[in-house]
Amino acid sequence: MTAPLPAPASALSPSTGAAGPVVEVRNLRKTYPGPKGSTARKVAVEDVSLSVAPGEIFGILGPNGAGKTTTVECLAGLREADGGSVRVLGVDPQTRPERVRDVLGVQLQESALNEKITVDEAMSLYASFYDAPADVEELLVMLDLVEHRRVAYAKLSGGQKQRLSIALALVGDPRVAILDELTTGLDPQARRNTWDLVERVRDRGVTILLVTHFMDEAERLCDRLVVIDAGRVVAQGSPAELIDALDDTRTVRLRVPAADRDLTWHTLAGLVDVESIDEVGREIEVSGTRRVLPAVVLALAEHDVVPDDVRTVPRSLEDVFVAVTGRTYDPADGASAAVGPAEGADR
Ligand SMILES: Nc1ncnc2c1ncn2[C@@H]1O[C@H](COP(=O)(O)OP(=O)(O)OP(=O)(O)O)[C@@H](O)[C@H]1O
Repeated sequence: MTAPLPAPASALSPSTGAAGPVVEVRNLRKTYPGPKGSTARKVAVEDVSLSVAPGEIFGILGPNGAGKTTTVECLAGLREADGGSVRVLGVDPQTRPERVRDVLGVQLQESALNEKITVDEAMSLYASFYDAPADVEELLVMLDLVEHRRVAYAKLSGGQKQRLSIALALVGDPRVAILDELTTGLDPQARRNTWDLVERVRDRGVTILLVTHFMDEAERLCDRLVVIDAGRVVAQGSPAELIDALDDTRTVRLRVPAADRDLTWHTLAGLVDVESIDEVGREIEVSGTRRVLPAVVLALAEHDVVPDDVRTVPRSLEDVFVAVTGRTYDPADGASAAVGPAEGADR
């Protein structure tokens, strides 16, 4: 997949800049009817605000059921909000959905494609919805779909289906693209290829809203993001800003010869810089102050313990989620497990 993406005629270039945000959501609220027989409505989005600048890859991150898809469906004019405001390039998708459709490409989670439709047919059909579609041939080349152009949708692999869904989102030559749960179900190599593709789309000037429940994906791709939990924004910023704002706890993992394990455990448990010690498989995980790494290494050296391996555990967006919600991050479950009190340093 090395061919360039056809330059969108209307692309916003990050370098030229545009007045104001490309996407702006303020205090969005959206409810659905509750279960049958109940008058209470299900609150899918309680209060979401976000602002996306031209040329960004902007992430909407959170566990399943957090309200991510509902948020982008309101943005695309597919759902009517109960409250708040939404603008795409200054246009309200609730009142002018047709104008938003001209500038917004949407790849949503579930494809509505007929199983028998071929890649070529799907591309021609979607291109026919637009007055000035992108160059279909170039899109097929870029998305590595030329060889599969006569293959029916049902016969495509998971990765090929995802690439087709991206191609369909881009066929209207959009200025903004919404990509929802793009890499779910893909193998690691296909995920990495898809990430490269997303960056290449952005490099051509398309602003991207990336909806994902994968922390690593958001960390790798997003310039900025919001973390949504139970219909509310619980954190926002660049991945680096969010991670840097975490407290000063540091974690190291080490492996020592079996004969030194007990001595290691007791030595480390007595250090002032150590707050907790755990066994993680064959490794010992030690958390503590910013000085925990040198403190551990020095203490072991004093006792002539030579570790087989010592490494710091990098902090991640997962730690951000735990810090802001008090729960562990389980992407499959919005009601993730509560985090217990900090472990003591004793076994
Ligand atoms: N059409 C609907 N009718 C009733 N409830 C809905 C509907 N669509 C979504 N919901 C509920 O609203 C909440 C938010 O759903 P939404 O799909 O927006 O979350 P999400 O973060 O995108 O999760 P997922 O990744 O699982 O799609 C969930 O509890 C979901 O069950």
